[in-house]
Amino acid sequence: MNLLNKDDALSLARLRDVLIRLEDTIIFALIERAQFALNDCTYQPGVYKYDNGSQGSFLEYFLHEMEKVHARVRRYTSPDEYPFTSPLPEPMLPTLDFPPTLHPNKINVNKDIMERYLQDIVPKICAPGDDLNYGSSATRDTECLQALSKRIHYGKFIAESKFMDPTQQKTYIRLIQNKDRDAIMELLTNRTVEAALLRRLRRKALIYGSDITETGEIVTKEDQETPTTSTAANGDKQQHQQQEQSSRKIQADVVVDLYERFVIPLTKEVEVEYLLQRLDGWQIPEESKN
Ligand SMILES: C=C(O[C@@H]1C=C(C(=O)O)C=C[C@H]1O)C(=O)O
Repeated sequence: MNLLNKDDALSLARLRDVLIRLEDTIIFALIERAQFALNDCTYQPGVYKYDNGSQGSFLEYFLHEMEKVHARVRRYTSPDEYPFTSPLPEPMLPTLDFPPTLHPNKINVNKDIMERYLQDIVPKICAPGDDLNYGSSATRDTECLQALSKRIHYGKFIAESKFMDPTQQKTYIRLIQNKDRDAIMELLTNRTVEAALLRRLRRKALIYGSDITETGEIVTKEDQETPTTSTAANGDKQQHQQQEQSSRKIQADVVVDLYERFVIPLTKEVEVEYLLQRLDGWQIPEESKN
């Protein structure tokens, strides 16, 4: 979504379309990272001495050096971009005049994103071990982290859109004034959207995670190597299914689980945090007063 485009910037349908497109970005970023081994040493602090004096891990060093350059070209002045590291230099380009879509806030959950990514995601998508591809792992890690961060922080735009819905605003204002987190969470939750997302995500992960022949069939490496006998014993069939699963570039279950247990809950946490500070410094219009 072009955040400089003032028209219809907060339509919930348009925002949801952005989240759907980010599903593709995230799945392909995970597939790219899954090409390389876990390379756990890139996540351990103090393994290398860095020219910037950093005491962190190889990934933290790489991420900080990259974010410094991106900050210089004003990446983090955009309301949908959030850095993982600090301090960062001021932009060398003049800042763009983004429409004031969001209420001023300092919400940044990238620390949680990094923690969950390293603990729950990388070990599930990468083969264990060390293949020395540390630079490749780190570049793919940054792409995964940036895509996850953009998706999860989009919760601010979603929350603003829901807050600006005239049929909901009075209720949100009352719940925010009561600091009723649970009720705010319940009001912003849309289980139908979540269920549809997880179904779509599984299909995407199954398709994106497979190979496509020149005639367009969706196959996995095992299909091309496994005998086509239709009377394969049950044991062979189960083994084939296990091999088929293992030959995919990424396991659909892992992607769905990642969204169900991490991406969606953290997006909603961002929505709740954003709404809880939404009234700060804001004059409640007469028509919205309870
Ligand atoms: C993003 C939204 O808010 C909530 C979070 C969702 C998600 O993270 O995918 C989906 C539906 C809602 O429960 C939305 O309403 O679209």
